[in-house]
Amino acid sequence: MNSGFCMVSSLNHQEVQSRFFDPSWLQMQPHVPMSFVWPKECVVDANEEFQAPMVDLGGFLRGDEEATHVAVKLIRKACSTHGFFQVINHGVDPLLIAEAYEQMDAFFKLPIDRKVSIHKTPGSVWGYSGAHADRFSSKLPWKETLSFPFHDNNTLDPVVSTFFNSTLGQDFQQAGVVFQKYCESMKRLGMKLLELLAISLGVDKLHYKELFEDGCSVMRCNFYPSCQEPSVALGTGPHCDPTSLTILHQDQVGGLDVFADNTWQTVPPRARALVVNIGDTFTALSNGRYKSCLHRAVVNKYKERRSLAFFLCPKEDKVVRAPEDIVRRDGTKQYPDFTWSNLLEFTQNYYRADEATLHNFTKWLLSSKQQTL
Ligand SMILES: C=C1C[C@]23C[C@H]1CC[C@H]2[C@]1(C)CCC[C@@](C)(C(=O)O)[C@H]1[C@@H]3C(=O)O
Ligand SMILES: O=C(O)CCC(=O)C(=O)O
Ligand SMILES: [Fe+2]
Repeated sequence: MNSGFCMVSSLNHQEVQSRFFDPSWLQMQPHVPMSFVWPKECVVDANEEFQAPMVDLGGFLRGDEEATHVAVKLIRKACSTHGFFQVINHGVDPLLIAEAYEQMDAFFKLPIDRKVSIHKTPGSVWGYSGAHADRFSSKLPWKETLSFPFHDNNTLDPVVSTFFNSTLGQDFQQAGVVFQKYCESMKRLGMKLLELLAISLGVDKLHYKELFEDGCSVMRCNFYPSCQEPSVALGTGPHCDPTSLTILHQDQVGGLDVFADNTWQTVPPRARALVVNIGDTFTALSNGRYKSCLHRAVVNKYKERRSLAFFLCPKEDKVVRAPEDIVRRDGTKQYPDFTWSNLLEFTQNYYRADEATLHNFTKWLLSSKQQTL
């Protein structure tokens, strides 16, 4: 993975303002620029609440068999129908979540030129991005993001702390400490969720462990400024996550919508709950049994909104392939073998993740393999 950061310190303040997403200036305009306008079918209002099943993880995390059975049943049903569920008693300290929000607020409140000084470089996932304006020219998302890598290694080199120290320096040392802990908790939880998913698919509970334990996951802080025309703009456009499992905490404003039963439905925020969804890579790992569901984030006229997304990813170069047991039971293998590094490259360099990423990635992969034969 590319790990460079773009240093734009040679630009003056005015140049930075005219080239990058600066909400404080954009919000004062009567209309959002055309580049932020989405097609009508993407912005239709959600008209009902999504009843995302609530899974209590307390018993399972304590090793209680009966509670595990209940959690497995709920997860199997949710993942076979739409791929979204919520978890409570997940073991992540609510104070840590609150601290993560405080630290992300401090970052997004920085002057634009300081944020831009750690802008993502082309092809890289890591760093700051304003509306992805450097990557795309239309259907821009009304958001700022800060993304950084997480992988478990020895505590002598905590990767998240190092990211904050090396990019933002002393002022963000505490942010590094907080997000290091936050990512460790998310990874721990993600690995336990993989056990439940494995059991629910009828394979050994540790089946997915090896693929993920050394993987490099993506942590992303999403900041959605208030928007004067929320009926035409979107914070994050309709997409399925290309990653494996997403563990999301949203603040109390609300704005996450899921497309289920052929209609957009809102996922009401619950401070104590984390929203979990299946991504395209896990769809492949379940031979298509578990759905990676279309979702989006809408914006709001009056309030800014924040969310914390942890995208669990497999080790880049290991083969992503559904367990043989499942393929045998299903009779066909639904997806070709690939690596997370292939899919990441596809979404960063060739294709903007949407509702058809997995389908188009599969076509791309097969045609590029054909060319090298
Ligand atoms: C590997 C990733 C690509 C995206 C960030 C992570 C997981 C989700 C992807 C994304 C959020 C899906 C919607 C479109 C996207 C461009 C975005 O709005 O940020 C996607 C991310 C990306 O390509 O940077
Ligand atoms: O902010 C949200 O609620 C959802 C964001 C999202 O779907 C993503 O970052 O992939
Ligand atoms: Fe998403």
